[in-house]
Order: sequence, then C-alpha cells, then structure tokens
Amino acid sequence: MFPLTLNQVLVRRRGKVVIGPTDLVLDAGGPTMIIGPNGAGKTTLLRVMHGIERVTSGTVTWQYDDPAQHAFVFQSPIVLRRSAAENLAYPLRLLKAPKPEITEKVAYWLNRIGLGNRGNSPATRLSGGERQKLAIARALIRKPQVLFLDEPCANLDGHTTREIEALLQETSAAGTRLVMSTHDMGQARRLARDLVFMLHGKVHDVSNAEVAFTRPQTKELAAFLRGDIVT
Ligand SMILES: Nc1ncnc2c1ncn2[C@@H]1O[C@H](COP(=O)(O)OP(=O)(O)OP(=O)(O)O)[C@@H](O)[C@H]1O
Repeated sequence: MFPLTLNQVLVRRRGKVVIGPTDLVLDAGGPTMIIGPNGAGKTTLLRVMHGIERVTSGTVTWQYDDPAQHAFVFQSPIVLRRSAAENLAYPLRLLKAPKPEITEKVAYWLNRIGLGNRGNSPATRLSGGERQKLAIARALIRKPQVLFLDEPCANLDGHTTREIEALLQETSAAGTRLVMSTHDMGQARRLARDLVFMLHGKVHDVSNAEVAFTRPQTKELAAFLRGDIVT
C-alpha cells in the first residue's frame, strides 16, 4: 500500500486552516510517531490519512488503497454497547468469517489483552485502560496492514501504557504499519522509528527518531524535544 503520499493537503474548517498546505510521504517501515504542540493538527492529519477527514484541497494517494486494510484507534476508546467478546467478534462477523474462526480469535485476543475471564462483561463497564485495549484488539483482530492510533495512551496509567506499548511493538514486528500520535516524548523515544513533527498545521520536520533525539535538524524541533513551549 505504501508509499502514502500527501501532496499540498489543506484542511479548512469554519474558515480556519487546520492543516497545511503540507506534504508528507510515508514508506512501508515505521513505526511513525506524530508529535507536536496541542492544536498542531496531529489528530486531523491522522484522520486525513485514514480517509475519514475530507481535505479542502490537495491529494492523499496510497500506492494502492484498500480501506479494509487500515484501521483507526481513537483517543477515547469507542466500544459497542455489548459484551467484550461481542466487540471483538463484530469486525469478523462483518467479514463473514466462519464461526469457529471467530470463536478462536476472540478467545485469543481476550487472553492477549488480559480479559480472558471477562468476555461476557459489558464493554461499557470496563475501565478506561481495558476499553482502550479492547479497541486496539478489535482493530487488530482482522490483521490490518496499517494501524492509525490517536494518542492511545492518553490518560492511562503506566502499567496499561506498558502493556499497550508491548502489544504495539509486537504488532509492528509482525508487519503491521503503525502511525500514531503521542504527546509523550518518552513513548516516542521507545516506539518510533521515525518522527513527524507538526507545527501550526504543517509537517515541520520528518526524521529518523534517533537523529531527531540526538541531532534535531530544526531549532523548533530541538526546543520542543527539550520541553520548551513552541508557538
Ligand atoms: N472541525 C473543526 N472545526 C474547527 N476547528 C477545528 C476542527 N477540527 C480541528 N480544529 C482545530 O484545528 C486545530 C488542530 O486540531 P487537531 O485536533 O488536529 O490538533 P492536535 O495536534 O491533535 O491537538 P491535540 O494535541 O490538542 O489533540 C485545533 O486548533 C482545533 O481546534
């Protein structure tokens, strides 16, 4: 599916330029972490790439696009008002997967996210961290080639964050392309192969994560990584 190429993408909402005009090319590697100050446009950029945010002008081009091959995990986990197991089964039912396969995969993923004995619990009763893990598992259960995540660990405790990071690292190693926003520079350091630094609605810098953290190429990125307020 890669490269994914954004060419002069501009998103205007209520008269305000939220994104762009900006360019970005993502290759097949990853994980890519999108960083930048609040309001820089990280969420909107992810939504544009996934195809759920209309662009005002410019183009978003996949090498070949198959919307069934990309999934999106939102900052506030969205769970269906059904059991945890039913949440996981849902995407497989849409794909008309055979029943035994659904049963097997649901059991595997419930265990994988530590909900092995909570399959019948209503998803809405789970904790925030459990709901987020469920949302990620529901995205992964159909083995997408690309997974977009918008601040998946915002507001989660350290233990859950560590579990989610381990799951994401495993997912990336297994070949799913991760593109994720984070405000946590420790997390970016732990997970990123490359960093996309957003500032004022534009992609300001794209660099290898190691290079960015040791020799940032712009003074704005250096300041942001130092923890300064960048305006
Ligand atoms: N539909 C909309 N209408 C008006 N303004 C919008 C809309 N969507 C986003 N914005 C504005 O565009 C800017 C970028 O928003 P976005 O959520 O993409 O940034 P972000 O970098 O993800 O921010 P945060 O880190 O705070 O989540 C913000 O100032 C936001 O208020």
